[in-house]
Amino acid sequence: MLKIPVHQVAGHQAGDRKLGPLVDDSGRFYKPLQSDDRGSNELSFYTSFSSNMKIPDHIRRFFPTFHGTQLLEASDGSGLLPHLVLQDLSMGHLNPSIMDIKIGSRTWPPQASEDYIAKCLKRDRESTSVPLGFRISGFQIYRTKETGFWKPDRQFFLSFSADDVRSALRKFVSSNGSAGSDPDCAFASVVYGGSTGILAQLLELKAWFEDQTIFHFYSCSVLMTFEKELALEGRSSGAEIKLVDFAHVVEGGGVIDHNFLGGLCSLIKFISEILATPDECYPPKACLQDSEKSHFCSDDGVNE
Ligand SMILES: Nc1ncnc2c1ncn2[C@@H]1O[C@H](COP(=O)(O)OP(=O)(O)OP(=O)(O)O)[C@@H](O)[C@H]1O
Ligand SMILES: O=P(O)(O)O[C@@H]1[C@H](O)[C@H](O)[C@@H](OP(=O)(O)O)[C@H](OP(=O)(O)O)[C@H]1O
Repeated sequence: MLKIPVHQVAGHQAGDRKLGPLVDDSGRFYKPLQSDDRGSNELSFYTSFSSNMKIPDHIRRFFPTFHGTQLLEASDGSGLLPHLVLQDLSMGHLNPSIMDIKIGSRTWPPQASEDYIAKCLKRDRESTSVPLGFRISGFQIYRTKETGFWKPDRQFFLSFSADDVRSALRKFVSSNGSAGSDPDCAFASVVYGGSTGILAQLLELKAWFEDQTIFHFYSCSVLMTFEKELALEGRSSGAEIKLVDFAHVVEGGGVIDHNFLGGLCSLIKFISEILATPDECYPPKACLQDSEKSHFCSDDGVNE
């Protein structure tokens, strides 16, 4: 039976006669082929990536497995539509904390139309994409069995500042990870740190991006996931990164993807700083003094 994914944190969502992805119980994620050339472009990417023998296995693991396409009843009730059949990345997770981070200061591919460039440029400038080289598109942070997830709606992320991004990356790995109090970064070392943690995985990805000239990944996201309850039990937190959304990937033409690489380096720097100074508060103590400086001073935008 096809269902709306409960752990989707960004992008087009199914429901209310809207077109969005569906999942089943067998661990597959069905993403409808989007209109214009976005759907066919993403399909071309998966087809080309899956058969490209030059992609090392340790890099391939950062991408969802691709199982072809399938005609399915679309979630918006418009009838049969081809869907990409992908590995469901939340399969096997009980209460995953997930963050979607769109990488690159520029989210439009070079051959995009003037209208599309204008739309993206506006969003890139108004968000942290231009100043930081990445933006947070969405997250869900697991709190407790009683209070469930903190999952702000899309609006919440639109006016994020650099300090909001710092704070969110800290909240993500904190035991008090929602609003009000200073994040304690209790899980920073087990989630971000260590030889298999998120920082190590980002560095592995970065090493590949310093060399690969096959693809340029515009508007693609890093999805960070971990299980807080496992971390609390002192077990491995299952921290992992995956790349999603390849609707705007183009051929690299023998040139490195400096747009993605720059964003990745910037994200790496933010996460390294949290590991180096887990006790700091962003913005420094402002969340207790000046509510206008931070979204995190109130529960604004919280979906409960
Ligand atoms: N293979 C997958 N397994 C599980 N969840 C996924 C998978 N791919 C994407 N998601 C979830 O869906 C969200 C949106 O994915 P994606 O960016 O591919 O969709 P989109 O509609 O193209 O987004 P956008 O509006 O940014 O173009 C992600 O943030 C993630 O929560
Ligand atoms: O990141 P945000 O701020 O949520 O903005 C969305 C993001 O730029 C998506 O990449 C884009 O879809 P495409 O990449 O498919 O263009 C979508 O456009 P849309 O809503 O017009 O589809 C935007 O709303």
